[in-house]
Amino acid sequence: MKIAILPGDGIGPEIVAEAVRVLQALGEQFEMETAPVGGAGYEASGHPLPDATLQLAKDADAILFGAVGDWKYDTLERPLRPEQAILGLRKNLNLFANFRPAILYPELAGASTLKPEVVSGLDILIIRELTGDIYFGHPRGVRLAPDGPFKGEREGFDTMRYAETEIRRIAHVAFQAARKRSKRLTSVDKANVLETFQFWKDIVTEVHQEYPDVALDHMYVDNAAMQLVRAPKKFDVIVTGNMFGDILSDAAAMLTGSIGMLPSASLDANNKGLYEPSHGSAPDIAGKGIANPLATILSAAMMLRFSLNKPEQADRIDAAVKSVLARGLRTADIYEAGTTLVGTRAMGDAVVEALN
Ligand SMILES: NC(=O)C1=CN([C@@H]2O[C@H](COP(=O)(O)OP(=O)(O)OC[C@H]3O[C@@H](n4cnc5c(N)ncnc54)[C@H](O)[C@@H]3O)[C@@H](O)[C@H]2O)C=CC1
Ligand SMILES: CC(C)CC(=O)C(=O)O
Ligand SMILES: [Mg+2]
Repeated sequence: MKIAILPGDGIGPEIVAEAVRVLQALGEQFEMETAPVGGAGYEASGHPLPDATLQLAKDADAILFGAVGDWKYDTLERPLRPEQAILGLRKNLNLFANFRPAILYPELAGASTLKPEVVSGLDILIIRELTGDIYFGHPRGVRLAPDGPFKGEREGFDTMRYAETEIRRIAHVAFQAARKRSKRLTSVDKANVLETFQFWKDIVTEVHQEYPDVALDHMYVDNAAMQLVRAPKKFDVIVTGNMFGDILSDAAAMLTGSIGMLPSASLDANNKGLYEPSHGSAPDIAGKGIANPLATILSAAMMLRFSLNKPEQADRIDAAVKSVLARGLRTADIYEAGTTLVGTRAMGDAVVEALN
């Protein structure tokens, strides 16, 4: 089985190194090949998603991805910016279904900024559509406004759009995921304002007819953001568009104690996938050896479960992470008085040692 390892920028190489060590410690024969991506791809070959990196990703059975981006690239023209690499991988590989499970480990109840009783026992799943919406819509750009009160003035514009097929397929993924859990699905939209999301709501409602055993409700995204911090345990599975899912999943990350705890799986229709933490390249802490590698390690566990058909190995990693947290080891982002502060490498070491 071949795994493409794409560490990327910032903390990416630090956290991916730990996930790779955990994978290597499982005793399986994984073939791993590393390639530059993001700013590292740009430095290596003048493009954030070099052809060879894309080919490696296509050929591999699964992809382990760190993060891309650094402020120093923010003035490059958009096609050359590091973020285009992850957007390009998602689009090229048709990774339309993004699973972001937000689970609060009991030991981290005090690490969340929310009261323990609000978050204890939290186990929700955000399913984010990943290859459509305003992140990919055309036309886009900066132009002279063709009409309206600011006619002739420069304006920035993007296009929000969703094709019926895109909504149907993510809705099926979400109903099927909900069916395996508590059979409750919340579709998050902005149908009160946006045509795209009225259409989204209508199609999700139609698809629901095929899943009468799943209870569906609809919620506007502004309310959903509020409910996520007010009473997050009322949710079970949330399905939403690309941009709303991006924003809501960062908010949900804080329910788990830190964004450094939120893994993700991005899947195509055949469960080929890219696995990455939900956070970015964290340039503010890059190179300091203090980043939390657990979201990436847990993403590797998702890879074993979803793409590599090794659920027992995924369970070993999940159990090792739990035991390390139970031992009181904490990176800075989840540190509390009375626990033991460790760096990225020591956290990786501890997970490797805890594998059994
Ligand atoms: N999939 C990807 O590659 C993504 C890339 N980005 C890019 O990352 C760069 C930084 O973006 P930001 O908005 O700052 O978001 P970010 O997620 O990188 O960081 C936000 C905050 O969370 C902290 N943080 C993130 N991951 C952490 C970890 N594992 N352990 C401890 N603390 C952690 C950071 O130190 C920072 O204070 C930008 O260039 C952005 O475009 C952002 C999101 C996803
Ligand atoms: C480049 C961004 C769209 C990445 C991001 O924020 C995410 O996937 O969460
Ligand atoms: Mg994001």
